[in-house]
Amino acid sequence: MSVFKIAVCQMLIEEEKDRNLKRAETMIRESAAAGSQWVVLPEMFNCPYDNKYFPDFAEEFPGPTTKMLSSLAKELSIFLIGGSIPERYEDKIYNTSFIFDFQGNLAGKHRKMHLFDIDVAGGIRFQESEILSAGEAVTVANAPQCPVGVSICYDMRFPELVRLMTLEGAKVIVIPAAFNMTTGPAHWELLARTRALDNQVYFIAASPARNLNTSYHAYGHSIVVNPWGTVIAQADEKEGILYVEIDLELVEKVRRELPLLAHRRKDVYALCKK
Ligand SMILES: NC(=O)CCC(=O)C(=O)O
Repeated sequence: MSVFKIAVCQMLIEEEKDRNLKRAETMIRESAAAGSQWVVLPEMFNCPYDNKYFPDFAEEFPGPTTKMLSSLAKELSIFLIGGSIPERYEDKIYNTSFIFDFQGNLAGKHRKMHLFDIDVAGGIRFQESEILSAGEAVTVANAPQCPVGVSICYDMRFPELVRLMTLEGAKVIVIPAAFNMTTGPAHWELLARTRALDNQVYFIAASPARNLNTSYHAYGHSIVVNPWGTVIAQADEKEGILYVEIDLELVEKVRRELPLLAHRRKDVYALCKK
């Protein structure tokens, strides 16, 4: 099926995990009831985006959060890109996206590869690496409609990663994210449009709603860009669900008419995984 409906849940994230899980469940159910075949949640949807919370909120897989996602995916028969959560694995914590298929099986898992360590004068300082470890793998999951590349927030700044997902077959890239009030207004839409345009993919980035009661103020503005680079949906900063139709024929049409991927000079340069 080349046309299908997706829902991007821009949910408000609070300091209580139970409330976050309840809210995610409500939004997932609402998305499915509206006919969405894919549902996307934001980065760290069960936990405020703040290093001090990650160790306490972290869960092993399977754990309460991923069990909830898996059973909702199965019950509602949806492909669920479950934002991300702090994942405890051995003695480390990762920022991990768990992806579930229509039967509730794990269809993929992405551990954020590029840790968000920045220090902008007069703006934001954040050092994920003080608590989190980096993932090592490029992630492309097989949804029934097409391969989907998944990476997390700061990962979207790295064109090589998105290109690798594209070369592995992704027609849609999904990014659970949480930009902030320094970099969001400056770079969010520009990056989403650029990654969509240079890879000729649908590019979907899901943010939390802005919560002024938490330490980190998310930019919001969850966004969907088509393979021509046009923004086809964008939220404001408030909680809500974006509904969008994805047309895979458009990916083929843009790639046929403007064959960027075919025009790469593979005889002169190469991009490879180590
Ligand atoms: N959670 C993140 O990785 C934030 C990334 C971000 O805000 C950026 O500017 O990049």
